[in-house]
Parts: sequence; structure tokens; C-alpha cells
Amino acid sequence: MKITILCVGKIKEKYFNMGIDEYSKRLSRYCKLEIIEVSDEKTPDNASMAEELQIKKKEGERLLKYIKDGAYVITLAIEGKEVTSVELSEKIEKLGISSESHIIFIIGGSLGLDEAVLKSGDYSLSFSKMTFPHQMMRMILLEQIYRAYRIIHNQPYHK
Ligand SMILES: C[S@@+](CC[C@H](N)C(=O)[O-])C[C@H]1O[C@@H](n2cnc3c(N)ncnc32)[C@H](O)[C@@H]1O
Repeated sequence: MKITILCVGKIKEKYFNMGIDEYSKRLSRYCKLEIIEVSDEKTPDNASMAEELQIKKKEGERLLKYIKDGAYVITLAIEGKEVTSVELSEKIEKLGISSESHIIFIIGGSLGLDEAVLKSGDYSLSFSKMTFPHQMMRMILLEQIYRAYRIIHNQPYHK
């Protein structure tokens, strides 16, 4: 199975990069992992609602270019569906068995995902009602995908 993490902006913090590299390395035995970063827009502190929508639209247009036909698209959004780690593993396993052998997870930038990106998804996943920074979200998502594969393969890790 191929897994693409499509996200906005670069990881600036060294400690997030270390976590991301570690889980990417661990995942390499279970799937073909690809991380695609599109550039983010600068958000002025006093940006108006209209400016913020414009920023999300521009970032969204960049993300949409990487959505491939035939891939199953999961957007990450606070208002998405909350699932357990086991349920996520079942979803990934089911998609792997069916013809959907490519999953694209999309993480938004600091203002979130544009409506057009949210609409393009097959499923919207929430990690709780709390807001996480997008850099941290990338690391958490990779850990949860790794956890899912350990569950799928009946290997110790998930308690
Ligand atoms: C800083 S958050 C954006 C916050 C923005 N106000 C919003 O509501 O989307 C950056 C990105 O991280 C992801 N994210 C943050 N918290 C999340 C959560 N609890 N569940 C799922 N995704 C989350 C989303 O993809 C979001 O677009």
C-alpha cells in the first residue's frame, strides 16, 4: 500500500523532525510512504476573515494538484469523525484489501483546510475536538498509522 501525507508548510522544529523521521523509518517496512509539502502563505497577525479565506484557498489549490485519481483521500479536521486506533487500523486494512491501495492523508496549515479540499476528501478524520499545531499533527498521524500497522500485523505495541 502507498500512503501519502500531503501537508502545508515545512517542519521548523528539530524535535518534530526527529519524531517524523523515526516513525517514517518504522513505517517503511509496512507501506510505501511519501510526504509532500506544499508551500504555506504568510498570515499577517491582523488578517481579516476575507484574507484568511484567500490564504486557505491558495494553499488548497496547491494541495488539490496532488490528489491522484483512484486514491482514497482522508482529510484531517477537528470537526471530522473521531475513531479509536483499532478502528483506524481496520479502515487502513480494509482499504488495503480493496482496490484502494493508495491513501492520501491531508493536513492543513495554521488556518486549516479550504472548503474545496475538505469536499474533495472521501473521509474526514478528527483526532479530538482540540486544536493541534500542524507540525505536531504530522508526527501524531505518523505514529497512529504506525500503530495501525502493528495492530493489523498482530505485533506488540498497541495496549
Ligand atoms: C493549527 S490546525 C488549524 C486550525 C484551524 N482553526 C482549523 O480549525 O482547522 C492545522 C491543521 O492540523 C490538523 N489538525 C489540528 N488539530 C486537529 C484535530 N484535533 N483533528 C484532526 N486534525 C487536526 C488539521 O488538518 C488542521 O488543518
